[in-house]
Amino acid sequence: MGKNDLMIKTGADLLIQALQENGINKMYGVVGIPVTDFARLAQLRGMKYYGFRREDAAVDAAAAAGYLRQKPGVALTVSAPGFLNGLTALAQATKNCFPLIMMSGSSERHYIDLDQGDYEGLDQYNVAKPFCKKAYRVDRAQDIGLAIARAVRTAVSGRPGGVYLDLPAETISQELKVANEKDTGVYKLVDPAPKQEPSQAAVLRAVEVIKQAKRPLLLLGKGAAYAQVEKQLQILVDKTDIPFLPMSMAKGLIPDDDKHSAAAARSLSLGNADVVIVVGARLNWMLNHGDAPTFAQDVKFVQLDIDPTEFDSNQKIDAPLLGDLGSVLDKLVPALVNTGYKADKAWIDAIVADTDKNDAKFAKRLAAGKTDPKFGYYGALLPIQEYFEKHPDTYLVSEGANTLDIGRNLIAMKLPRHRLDTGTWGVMGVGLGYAIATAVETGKPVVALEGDSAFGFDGMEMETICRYNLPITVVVVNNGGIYNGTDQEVPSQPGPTKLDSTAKYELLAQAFGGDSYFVSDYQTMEETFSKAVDSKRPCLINVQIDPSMGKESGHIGNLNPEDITEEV
Ligand SMILES: Cc1ncc(Cc2csc(CCOP(=O)(O)OP(=O)(O)O)c2C)c(N)n1
Ligand SMILES: [Mg+2]
Repeated sequence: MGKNDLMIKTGADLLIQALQENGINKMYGVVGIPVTDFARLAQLRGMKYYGFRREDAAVDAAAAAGYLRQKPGVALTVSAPGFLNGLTALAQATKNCFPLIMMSGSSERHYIDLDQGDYEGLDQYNVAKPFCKKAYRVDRAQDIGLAIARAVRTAVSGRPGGVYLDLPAETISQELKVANEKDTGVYKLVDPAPKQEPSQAAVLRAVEVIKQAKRPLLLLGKGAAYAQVEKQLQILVDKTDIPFLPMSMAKGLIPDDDKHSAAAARSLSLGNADVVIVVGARLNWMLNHGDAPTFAQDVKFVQLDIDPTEFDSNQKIDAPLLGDLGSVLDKLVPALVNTGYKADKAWIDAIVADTDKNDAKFAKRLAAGKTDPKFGYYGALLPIQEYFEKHPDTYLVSEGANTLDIGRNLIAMKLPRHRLDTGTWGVMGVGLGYAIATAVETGKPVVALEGDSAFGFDGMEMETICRYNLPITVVVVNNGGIYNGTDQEVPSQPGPTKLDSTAKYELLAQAFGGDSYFVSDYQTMEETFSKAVDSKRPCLINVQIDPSMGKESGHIGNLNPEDITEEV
């Protein structure tokens, strides 16, 4: 090409180039005007595009990919209705602190600002702002390189979260004359998520507080799982004997069968700890805002977080440690270990005793579950628990109420980031999107453990699972309803929580070329489950349990308002 010849690059070319330059080679989405050809071009340029049946599942998938890979997952939607369908998942990713970039086709401003009724016209850029970490709009193809750099850095730096990228059709098709590849404005980001070290004073202050502890407790959140700090945490508990309590997605950071686990002594450990070291967790509704009686009245908090505004969000923090969790633990662990500090033996013994007592109660329920004529959760989930004991490198995604809660307590995790669930908001409908991304990103077998209501939110993604032939075993625990199948408030109509207790969910797999299984007793579940997962085939096991099984709202029934249905 002569020195005066120029190359033509479209906005679509530049978008793909900028994503690939920054190590992003997958997209999850639902296409249509104006993004269909962009997705085709991305495939032609070597990107993998995964087409879903509904945008919220696609955006959930991208968010889960971001959580697992510490790089933003990328989702693609059409404008207006597609954008709005994805908005819940964008908000959910931001609440969960998962790094995500949601790109949506959009309109030119003059149509929107003069309200001229464009095809699927909506002011998406402004609608998105309250639901994401940052929203950006790209009106010129020449800005695409910078826009992607900004979106990636915003998604992964500091507290990770969701970023919205508004892409008018005109920007995607705009042609740019460039002299060479370097002239495109596309570049590879330098250090997208810079390390943030804690101050020495903060480390010393935290060590002093922990050294006074007679009954310390290490509370692990999904932020610690995302930060991939399992090595530092294992050293911490091994050297100090401080017991640990993982929130659900932090399970497996330290294996659940580690002798320092307080998971089976949750109430005792939380309620009696005199110093709680909070790592990548938030003292929000899931921890009763740090209040008594969940925590001791005079408890002291040491908190490790990358966001300074998280400190004192609910409780006074006696030793705030600001920084990325890896950098903070790299300083805190040796400083504490070098003091020779150890948790009190009496405290450890109390936790072990409470664990043994609770495990014995649980064992009785499990034993009964095998023979109970009313087939229930324990008989349904015990084979899953046994499978994960033998195959810890299997991933588990779970949603529902009782299905989620009983499964969390029953199924031990031994590896980090191997359990994804409904997260901070407890959102139903994330399961299949999360499972698809987990199977795509890891190549490992995934079990999606679903309540029957939860499955209904995105059950059509069973077709997506089968179309990509993913090693996902969907287990639908059918108790015939939201929480259970016995709701009959008024004789003339089904109660508000009732669903079909005899639904043949398994046929959804068969409908799309997957394998279908139906189970209604423990023995059959025992024989079926391992066969299904080991097949590495897309499949659905419909586990029909007794409709009486399940408590209203599972383990969080206390959040319901006082019973307002009593006759006045
Ligand atoms: C987007 C959204 N809409 C509604 C709800 C409210 C809810 C919380 S849990 C749940 C389903 C519980 O029934 P399931 O059959 O899945 O599980 P089980 O207890 O074992 O019977 C719903 C509808 C939430 N959290 N998110
Ligand atoms: Mg149910």
